[in-house]
Amino acid sequence: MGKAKLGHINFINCLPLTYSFEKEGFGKGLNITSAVPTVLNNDIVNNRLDVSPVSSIVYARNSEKFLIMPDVAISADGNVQSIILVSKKPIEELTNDKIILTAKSATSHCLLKIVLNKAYGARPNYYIRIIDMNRIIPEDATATLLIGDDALYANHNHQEGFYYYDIGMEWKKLTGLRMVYAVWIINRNFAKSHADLLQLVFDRVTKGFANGYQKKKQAIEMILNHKPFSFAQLDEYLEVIKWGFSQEHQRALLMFYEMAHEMNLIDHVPKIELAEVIR
Ligand SMILES: C=C(O[C@@H]1C=C(C(=O)O)C=C[C@H]1O)C(=O)O
Repeated sequence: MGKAKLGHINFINCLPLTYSFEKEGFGKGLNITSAVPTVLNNDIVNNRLDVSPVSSIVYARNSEKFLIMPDVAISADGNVQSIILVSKKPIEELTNDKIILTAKSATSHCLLKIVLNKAYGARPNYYIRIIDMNRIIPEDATATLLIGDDALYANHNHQEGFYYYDIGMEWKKLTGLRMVYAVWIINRNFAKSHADLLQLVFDRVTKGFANGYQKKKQAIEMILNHKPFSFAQLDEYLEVIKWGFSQEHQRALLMFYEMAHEMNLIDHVPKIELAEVIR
């Protein structure tokens, strides 16, 4: 039997699954590629992966080609700590400013555009760049959007003179909803032809998150010496990030898609089509 080609986000937001893969054998029999979200987005759209977590907006842009894996997503209800706008000006004062977007993200680019437009009436000029963490906001820009571990670090290490905004909380203020940042998608052809491999991936990912969360302390200790965070910071972050995908999460995701569509960021609002697996 071949192996499923599975993507894995190498951010702390997936630490419980990383721990299960690396320390507890949950990756056995799988061909795993660990990378930042935009690399995985690109890999699965170009058929280099069978199943992968992707920026949630990527499903909307390619829904004819993919199904969503049930029961798993990356979300937070309000503050997320790792989707952060760092700005030289208060958010209310942003107008046609130049804003830099991290090249690691796709969903939060859209999320920021929605929030700045709908809540603040701002229409900035956006530029995607690789961010130098020693100089988060370039000279010629007003603000920078960070995600993942970079954002978490910036959130815990404020620099004087800059303003910090948690865009998960800005979304919550705008809509009253949680925000689904990533979903696991499956190539439809793969789902059709390899139901057994898909079932294995589903079991490993869902049980891997549950196992790693149960062993949160060991999971944090595995990375503590290699990351610029305290145990307490990581412990708190792993309570903020959620990995479920209930009906309520799906409704929140659809609201995000509707707003993204209104702003011409996607060309249609997709149905949320879940893959069939034994749960
Ligand atoms: C909350 C996060 O979730 C994510 C945000 C993504 C995006 O903005 O495209 C993609 C995958 C997730 O890693 C984060 O990375 O901080």
